Amino acid sequence: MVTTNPAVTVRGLSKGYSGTRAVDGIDLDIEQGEVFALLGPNGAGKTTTVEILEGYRKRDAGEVTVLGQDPGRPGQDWRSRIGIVLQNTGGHDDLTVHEVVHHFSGYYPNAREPEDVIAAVGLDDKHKTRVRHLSGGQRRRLDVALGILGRPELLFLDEPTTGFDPEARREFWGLVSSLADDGTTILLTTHYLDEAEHLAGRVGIIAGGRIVALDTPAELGGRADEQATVRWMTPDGPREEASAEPTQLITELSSRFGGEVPGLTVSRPTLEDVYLRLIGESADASRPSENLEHA
Ligand SMILES: Nc1ncnc2c1ncn2[C@@H]1O[C@H](COP(=O)(O)OP(=O)(O)OP(=O)(O)O)[C@@H](O)[C@H]1O
Repeated sequence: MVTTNPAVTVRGLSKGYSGTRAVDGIDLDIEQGEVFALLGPNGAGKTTTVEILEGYRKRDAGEVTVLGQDPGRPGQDWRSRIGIVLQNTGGHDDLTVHEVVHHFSGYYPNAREPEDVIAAVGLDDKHKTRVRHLSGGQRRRLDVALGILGRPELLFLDEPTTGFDPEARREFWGLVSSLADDGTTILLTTHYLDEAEHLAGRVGIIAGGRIVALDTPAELGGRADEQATVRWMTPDGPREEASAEPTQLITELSSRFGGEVPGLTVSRPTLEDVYLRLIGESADASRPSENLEHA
């Protein structure tokens, strides 16, 4: 059997800022070639965690390896093996898209063809446009272009599609999927649950600096076992019923209606429903109980 080392291993990672425990004992493995999404509310500790993995922040405690090395003390070629798309990047305002991408390609030993990268992020018709004249979404695409230019083995995408229109998001998802198909490991943070569901093989939910759930999008928080809600119309108005066996219920309804069931829909909890429940439970658990408060 061929075994490969995980692209990322994290054990007992902690980081505090004066008075704030931003990351509080995180354990995590990300396998090579995996697309992993880190989700969580504002201030949960995602960026702190990711920036420690990227080697941009020091940790207080814990063990971390990224592509086999400690990002706090990386070897010479380590940085060229990772690609980073940060939340907010700026600069290069007076350069054209063509100039920026060609310039940065010179930094990498085995860079992708700049023209291919510009095309891949959908900026083909913006070659001669100065960065200052790009829209917000187009700037984000340029950030992504710079992130993948060096053929990274591991790509960090921090809220990559903020500001994208729906069509651009779909195109971007296609680009991420093709990078993943080529074997690139991807760590994604996002507030878009549909994005995580579409792209990620596994998602980790972080709240209050801890991982509160970690699974495939389909299985997260017991989602696969939750009941379906069947809704239909009757002459007296809409009806709904939760069922673990919706097919059975629909068959019964169909024979009751003698064929087509009016207004029939079947839905299961969305990833967003499950996410909100898990975040709510985590907030409840960290609140001091009434009894303790009055003890
Ligand atoms: N440089 C800093 N100095 C002090 N506190 C910080 C610093 N960076 C982050 N924090 C605090 O650490 C906690 C975690 O922040 P972090 O940026 O990691 O969250 P996040 O999950 O990335 O949030 P968002 O979704 O808003 O980007 C927050 O309470 C934040 O205020």
